[in-house]
This record gives sequence, structure tokens and C-alpha cells, in this order.
Amino acid sequence: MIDKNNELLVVKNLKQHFNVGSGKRKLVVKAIDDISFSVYKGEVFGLVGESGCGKTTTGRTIIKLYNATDGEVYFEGARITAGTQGYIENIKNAKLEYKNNVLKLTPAKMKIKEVENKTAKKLAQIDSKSKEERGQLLREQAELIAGVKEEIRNKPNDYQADSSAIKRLKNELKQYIKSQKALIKEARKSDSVKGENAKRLQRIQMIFQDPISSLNPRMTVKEIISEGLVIAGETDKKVLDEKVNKILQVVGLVPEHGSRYPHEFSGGQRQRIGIARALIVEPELLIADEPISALDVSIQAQVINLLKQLQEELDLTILFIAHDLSVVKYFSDRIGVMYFGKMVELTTSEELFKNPLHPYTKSLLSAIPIPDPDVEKVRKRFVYNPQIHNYDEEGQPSFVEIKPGHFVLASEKEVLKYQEELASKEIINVVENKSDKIKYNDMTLLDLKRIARDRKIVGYYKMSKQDLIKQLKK
Ligand SMILES: Nc1ncnc2c1ncn2[C@@H]1O[C@H](COP(=O)(O)OP(=O)(O)OP(=O)(O)O)[C@@H](O)[C@H]1O
Repeated sequence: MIDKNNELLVVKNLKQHFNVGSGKRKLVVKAIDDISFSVYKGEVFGLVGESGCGKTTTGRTIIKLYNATDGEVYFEGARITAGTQGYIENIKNAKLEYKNNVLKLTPAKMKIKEVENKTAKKLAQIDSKSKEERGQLLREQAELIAGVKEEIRNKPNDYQADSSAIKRLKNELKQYIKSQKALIKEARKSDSVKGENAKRLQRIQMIFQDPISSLNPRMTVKEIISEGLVIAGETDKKVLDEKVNKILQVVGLVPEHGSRYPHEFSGGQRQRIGIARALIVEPELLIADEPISALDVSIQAQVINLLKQLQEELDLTILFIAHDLSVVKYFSDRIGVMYFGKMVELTTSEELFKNPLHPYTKSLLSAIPIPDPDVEKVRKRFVYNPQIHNYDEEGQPSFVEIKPGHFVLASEKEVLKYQEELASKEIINVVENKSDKIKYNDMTLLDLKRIARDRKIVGYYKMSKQDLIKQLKK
């Protein structure tokens, strides 16, 4: 049961940046760049996007395999992760602002700065290789500065610095830095993996993409599965045996499997072992990171069904990571779509498939095959090109709630466009609902099939136009 009043997991402005390379080749990979979402208790939340968009990093940062760069994660109401980059940047910006303000309050320095700025502008305009020109400009600057200094010496009263105002600014800066440092200290405390936090983190378990490399080949299945309990302090062999045997049965294996090694199992069975290992500690939240992508197609449905069944029976909350929207649709209550470290759209599964707004979501949807030969024949894979947004400095996008519960990354202009899009779809829906008033005869065969498909009319794809109209008028 989903409890919308209980946000089990809250991810706030999370950033995970990796430094790669060194020296001149140093690069910052923004694997996650300011994403926010929450997962209600009892919900399955699907996180989708193509390879490299940051889904796995999101899961790994939540369970603290990585230290978050910035932002926060709350679990069961407690902050379990807090990055510090934001505070560090605040301090840096405050120091810069202080410097600028002090300059404004010191007319003598300001006057010299003005001369320097003018020269810098001229220098930027000339050919950088022309040493002569540069030398000339710098000589002119030195002369001007000497003149300014002379003037300052002659009229010291006109160039008095406002020392009391500067003192006030300095104090303000000191206080501000102190407050930010206190926040950094607080953040580091809640970011630790000791004490209460360690216990809390035990209640989040993850199942991994690759069931082969995530199981230690030198441990028996029983040792693998019971490890979480042993770490939590359980030493009674009988209790461990009982719990392992029980969980093996829950995931569709048998107690005899406990004494074997991972290599003796098939891919699907190994993933069942991974699921058992995660579930034995009775987690509140399960993060399933592409749990079926490494499995044979024939096994995928079995593992998905098992997860679905366990989710219902154990009232689990699941963060389900996948690149395939069709799997997520079947499984998730809400879906978040990620593109290059950003969340671009988030809403209920039904709404996302009915009213996708972001062009990237549309492109993912267009890639899902439709089991209808006529539709499939004319289906166009729609390729997303991020250039189409054409964002300028003032028109930067933000994550906007465009209708209750439906969020999309959009600029102000795009918000208006998406609102229009939604409104026109509403009109179509109203018309479709008043079926007697629709002019079916004016519609194309494909449109009729689309409506018939939505209404789940059996065998619609084989019907003629007249038969479809007859069915739709019923
Ligand atoms: N430890 C790391 N150090 C440096 N870069 C990393 C690290 N982990 C991930 N990245 C980079 O961060 C980006 C996001 O990777 P991530 O694995 O989270 O994506 P993904 O959407 O889960 O992809 P996949 O489905 O292939 O696992 C990629 O560009 C990746 O190369």
C-alpha cells in the first residue's frame, strides 16, 4: 500500500561529480547534477534513462558507496547524506562579494582599478602576439596610474576609504563564514556511516545489475545470504540457518542450494540469490539496479514477477533502476526520467505514458515496440536532440510542476508550450469520451486504431475502418 503521507526516501538537490584525469586533462564528470525526488512508503519508483545518464550513480550515492558532492538524502525522516560543495561555494562567493564591496568603499583603489580595467579591455582587443602594442599599452597604463596616485596624494580627503563600513562588512563576512562552517560540520556529522546512521543504512539494500560479479565466488550461497545478518551481530547458527532456509524458499530456491557456490547456478538463479541476500535483513527500501538487464529474455519476466510478488507480500518500497521504459511501466507507480545527470520528467506511470512532455521522454517512448503490425510499420523512432531547447542565459530550465504531480524540466517558454500541449490533449480526451459526438468517419484508420487500442478493443488491429467505427460507437 502506498502511503503518500510518508516519504520514506527524499533526495534533495543531489549532486555527484567525479574528478577524472589530472593536470591539464582534469575533467569533472557531473554524473548527477542537482536532482530531487522522493519515494513514498510502499511505492515502486522507476528511474529510467539511457546508459551513462547517472541512474546507477544515484542508487550508489543513496546507499553511500560514494560520498555525495552536494545536496541531501533523507531516509525515514533522518538525514543520511549531506554534501558540502554548496557551503564551500557560498564561502567563496561571499569572499568575492566582500572584495568587490570593499573596493567600492575605497575610492583610491577603485580609481586605479578603473585604469587597469580599461587597459585590460584594450589588451583583449589587440593581437596577443603583438609584443610592441602590448608594451605600449602597459606603459600608458603605468603613466596613468602614476597620475592617479599623484592626484590621490594631493587630495587625500577626496579619496578617504569608508573604514567603518569596511569594518562592518568584514564582520558580516566573518559571521557568514562561521555559519557556513557550522553547516559543513553538521553535514559531515549526518554524512557519517557510524552509529544510528549505520543501522539506518542497513534498512536500505541493493540488488545489482550483474548477478555474476556481485556474488563472491569463494563463498557458499548460505554464507553470502547470511552475511548481512552476521554484520548486524547475529551469531546464533541455528537462527542463521533458519532464516537462510526461509528466504531461499521465498525467492523460489530450496534449502539444499545453501551449501553450493554461485558458479553452480544459472543467471536467473544467481539474481534470486542476490534478492535473498538483500531481503534477509528485512529492508524498508530495496534499490534494484537494472536487476534483469544481464539476464536472458526468457528469465527476465520470472525475476520481474518475483520482485512484484515480493513487493506486494512484504510491502516493500522499491527504487527500480532501468533503461527500458516498458519494464518500468509494468512495475512502477511513478517514474523519473533522467538525461545526462538531470531529472527531465517525473510523474505517475500512467500520466507519463499518456501525456509525455519532455522530448527526451517522447524519444524513449517512441523506442518501445508496439504489438501491432500496422502501427509498427509506420512507427518512427524519434531521436532526441538536446539542441532543440535552444536555452539562452535568461531562459534556463528548472524542474516545474506543470500539473499536480507532473514535473518537467523546462524554461518559462517551454512551460507555456507544454501547458498548451496538455490542454489540447484534454480536449481530445473530452471528445473521445463523448463517443456519440465524434466524427469517426473523418478520422484516419490509424487514429481509429489508436483510440481502439486505448479502449482495449480485442483484435482492433485486424479490423476494417467500418468495423472499427461500429465497435467504437458501442
Ligand atoms: N567512479 C566513477 N568515476 C568517474 N566517473 C564515473 C564513476 N562512476 C560513474 N561515472 C560516470 O558517470 C556517468 C554516469 O554513470 P552511471 O553508471 O551512473 O550511468 P547509468 O545511467 O547507470 O549507466 P549504465 O546503465 O551504463 O550503468 C558516466 O559518464 C560514467 O562514466
